[in-house]
Amino acid sequence: MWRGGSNTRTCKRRFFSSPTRSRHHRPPYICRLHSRGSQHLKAMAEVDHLAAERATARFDVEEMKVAWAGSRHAVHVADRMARLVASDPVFRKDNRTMLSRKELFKDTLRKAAHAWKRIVELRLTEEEADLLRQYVDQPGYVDLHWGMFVPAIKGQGTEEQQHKWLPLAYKFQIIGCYAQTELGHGSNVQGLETTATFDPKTDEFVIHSPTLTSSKWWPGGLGKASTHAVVYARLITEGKDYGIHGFIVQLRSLEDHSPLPGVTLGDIGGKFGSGAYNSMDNGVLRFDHVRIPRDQMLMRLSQVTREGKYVHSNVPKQLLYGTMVYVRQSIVADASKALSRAVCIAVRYSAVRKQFGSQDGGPETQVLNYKTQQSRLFPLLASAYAFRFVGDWLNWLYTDVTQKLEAKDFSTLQEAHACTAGLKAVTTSVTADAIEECRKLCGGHGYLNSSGLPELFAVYVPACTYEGDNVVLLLQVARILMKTVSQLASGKQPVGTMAYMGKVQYLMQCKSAVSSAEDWLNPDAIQEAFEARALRMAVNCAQNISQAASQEEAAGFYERSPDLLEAAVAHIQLIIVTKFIEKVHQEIPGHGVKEQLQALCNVYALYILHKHLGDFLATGCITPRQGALANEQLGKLYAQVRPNAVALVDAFNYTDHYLGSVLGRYDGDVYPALYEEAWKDPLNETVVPEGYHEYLRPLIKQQQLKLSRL
Ligand SMILES: CCCCC/C=C\C/C=C\C/C=C\C/C=C\C/C=C\CC/C=C/C(=O)SCCNC(=O)CCNC(=O)[C@H](O)C(C)(C)COP(=O)(O)OP(=O)(O)OC[C@H]1O[C@@H](n2cnc3c(N)ncnc32)[C@H](O)[C@@H]1OP(=O)(O)O
Ligand SMILES: Cc1cc2nc3c(=O)[nH]c(=O)nc-3n(C[C@H](O)[C@H](O)[C@H](O)COP(=O)(O)OP(=O)(O)OC[C@H]3O[C@@H](n4cnc5c(N)ncnc54)[C@H](O)[C@@H]3O)c2cc1C
Repeated sequence: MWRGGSNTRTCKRRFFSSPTRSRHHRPPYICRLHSRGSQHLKAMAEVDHLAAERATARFDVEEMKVAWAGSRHAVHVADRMARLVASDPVFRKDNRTMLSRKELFKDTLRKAAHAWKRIVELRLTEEEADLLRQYVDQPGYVDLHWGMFVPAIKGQGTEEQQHKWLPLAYKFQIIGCYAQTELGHGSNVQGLETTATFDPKTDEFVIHSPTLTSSKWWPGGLGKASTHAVVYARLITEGKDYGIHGFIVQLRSLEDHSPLPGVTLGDIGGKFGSGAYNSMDNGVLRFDHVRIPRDQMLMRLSQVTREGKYVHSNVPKQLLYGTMVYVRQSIVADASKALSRAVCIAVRYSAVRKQFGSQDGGPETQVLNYKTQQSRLFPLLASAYAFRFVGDWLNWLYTDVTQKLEAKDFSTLQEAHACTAGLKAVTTSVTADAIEECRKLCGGHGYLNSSGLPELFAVYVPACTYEGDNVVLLLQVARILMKTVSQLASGKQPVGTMAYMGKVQYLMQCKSAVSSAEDWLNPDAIQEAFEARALRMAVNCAQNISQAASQEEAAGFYERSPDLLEAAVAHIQLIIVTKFIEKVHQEIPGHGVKEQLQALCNVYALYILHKHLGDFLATGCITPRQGALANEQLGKLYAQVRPNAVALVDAFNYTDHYLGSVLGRYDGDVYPALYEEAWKDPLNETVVPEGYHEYLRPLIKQQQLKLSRL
């Protein structure tokens, strides 16, 4: 981790960021003594405190890096970009939680500008530039510019519109954001109130915010940075409301950045946690009859003619939601990154941290050796790998659907919606909870900002809400499940990830054949149990909805929505398990790599089975004894993972800079780092705190005076 800067109180040394480099030729650990510290750190030889852990690994870590990253090329590029960022003082982030909101925002602007400068100077490819931005690791307007504004124009703009706007966006001549959510409506997109009324006299749309609740509210990058937005508004022409459509609207002057006439703009205020998502200028926006040319309506899906006629192309109207589908699939990949970071910190620290168990003055026990620590941590490690692989698969599915859409084949649109919505919901919910669990797994030190976990949590939790509230998205999955179940009777064969439902006759009555703990290592046994559980839960919901005889279907759905959520989760967990099993069935090079992934796959599946045992038992697809055998096998698997745990997180190949955690350091030398980090806090800038003379001294003196009078 580069600890540069002008802080003379900090140690005169460089922490090398790269795990691979750090193993060799690191300079001696010499720390200048803190002048005000009560205890002096001794110069000490640098050691890898985790070397013994790394020596017990039973697989080739370099090859596991390839399995994690997807290819040797991906490892290489990621490594180069991570080092580039870690070695650049502008990208320093260890002081981030101590900056005021204004300083943090300016720091974000500086980092974004510097990143762009480096991307241009080094002529980085798109792949390299994306990775560089990832390693800069600070949410900012560029995320929305590249992540939503550009994709919205690509997906919903005509070729002519793309030709006009994309080159401007690619060169940052304009900065864009995605302005959909309003103060009054986010989840219910059809409920948005902003209007875009066509005026045939001037060939313009008039964009207007008719109510307070129609104010755009939340769009990232809108508050302070963006010059343009893709604004979602109700299209009104010839007196008729045609519902929500996208429009490119200029918001700020390209000369002095001031809001254009009729546009009111600002930031919506501080958000959860210090640092974290406060680097982002989520904004508020109101329009007072702002006029834009007709050709700034995104017209790929539908058009308004010069005369004001509304023309809808012969495509599903849900294509309007395409940008959200795109971002949802990328959020699944992000979940594995955030989760693996938290797990990497918790595993390394758990291997360093010792508590209890010392006998005859011998060493205490590494907390990683406690079975409880393993049973909390290893399922999260397995989940990180599971999410990585399902994320890769989802990316493939998204690409495949996009190609089909280009060819006007809309048959897989529903599958893409169900998978992106459901996987986004499940992976972000699990990851948010897991980061908090990792904090607890690190004990008291996990609560320090320097552990990196509080900030990671604060920056990550909104992922459960943005790009679709997780409950709202799971209800979308449930709706598709109910539709699929209702079509089974007519003999329509479900396809894609719903194909298992076609085995309804078998899955509704099958009984698991597992009779020993080892039997649970058979992927077919796992697959069958997960399929039977998911299908039976869906069918139960469908029956309960239809049995609510007097009710309409929608009312039945509403009544049963808590159960429907659980059925949707079961279906999505089945997809994750299936994709992990498929991954492990592939050829995977490298000594012991496949075996480790097999073990992690089993940990993931059996952990879910154990955690949701009630579902499996209630639907009758396994017996209580089989449930107990699964738990027995899980314990054995944890023992198998234990000697490989540190190497399994090393395979994520994260630099110390990217991890941003004194507890997760590659060398495991956490105590001097914790100690050193404490002295950097602004409170330690003076020995006697500000406020002493105003508040502490008078208080103490007053009490002394009272005592002396006694
Ligand atoms: C400091 C340390 C740093 C650490 C960093 C650590 C890790 C990094 C990890 C994290 C990243 C952190 C920072 C990253 C920075 C940026 C993050 C990126 C993005 C954040 C920005 C967020 C943007 C937004 O939130 S944009 C707004 C998103 N809004 C929504 O998602 C709204 C949700 N609502 C809807 O989608 C819809 O309203 C609805 C719920 C789907 C309902 O739609 P409606 O039209 O009303 O339809 P229905 O009647 O329900 O359905 C009709 C019909 O349509 C089908 N349908 C619905 N949607 C779709 C679709 N998308 N595709 C296809 N079909 C669809 C539906 O099934 C139904 O079909 P049927 O008629 O056949 O039944
Ligand atoms: C950090 C952050 C960044 C964002 N960035 C952007 C951006 O760049 N651009 C943009 O346009 N938007 C952005 N958003 C907005 C975001 O997309 C919405 O907040 C999100 O879609 C949720 O909508 P909502 O706020 O209306 O929640 P609500 O729908 O009001 O949710 C409130 C509660 O109601 C429940 N609920 C709602 N509907 C139902 C239902 N039908 N059934 C059962 N329960 C229901 C939800 O589960 C939730 O518990 C961002 C939000 C955040 C937090």
